[in-house]
Amino acid sequence: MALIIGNWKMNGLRSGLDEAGKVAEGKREGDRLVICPPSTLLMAMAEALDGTGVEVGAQDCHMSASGAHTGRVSAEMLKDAGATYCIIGHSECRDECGDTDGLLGEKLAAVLRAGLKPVFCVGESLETREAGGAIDHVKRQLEVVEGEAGRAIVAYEPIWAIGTGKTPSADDIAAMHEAMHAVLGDGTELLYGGSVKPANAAEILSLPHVDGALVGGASLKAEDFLGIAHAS
Ligand SMILES: O=C(CO)COP(=O)(O)O
Repeated sequence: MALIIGNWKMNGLRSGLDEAGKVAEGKREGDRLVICPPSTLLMAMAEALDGTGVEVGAQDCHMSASGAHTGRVSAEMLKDAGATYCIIGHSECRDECGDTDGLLGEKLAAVLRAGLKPVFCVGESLETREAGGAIDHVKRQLEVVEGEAGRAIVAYEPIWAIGTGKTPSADDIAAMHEAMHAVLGDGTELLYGGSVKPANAAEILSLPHVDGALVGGASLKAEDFLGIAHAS
């Protein structure tokens, strides 16, 4: 069964917990669903979803377990709050938080140390795609995660497809996932992310080596999120 992870990004107040409850109500036997809310909602959501089979994840973490890092949250704290997954290397974090490959290696180690499942994001810009360098770019980003391939989930999210309504062609997604699978092997689940919605989910999720989806905007409404899950 496909793994469908919702990344709420910086969206969601306490009232959003109702939406998570609707996801739990609509979950079918065997569905593998994870919601990554903002960290303010993590503990309440983990408690609300306890026993439903819908899991909760975080969107980023600090590499240290604790210490003088004002405003930051450690992987251990996220685990303690009820998270079982943690996204790292999202293009918005690479861009806004200055995540370098070196830093991401430390974050990956932190996530594993805390006993969370890392969802490691990679993806090229439009410029790189148009210059024909997408696969080489992603392969270089994968160097950070290669050593832990069996313990990580990897999400291919082309930057130009995030929140734009645009997606690569099915052939381009399949070619990228084939290349990632060749690097990482059978033990790593590979997700596609970038403008996934109920209408395109069946096609994307049927592609070889696409084991699930990382969903942004369409994860905010339970109906859409479940529509994606049930398209697989
Ligand atoms: O960035 C994403 C998920 O991490 C994708 O976002 P959208 O589904 O809104 O394009």
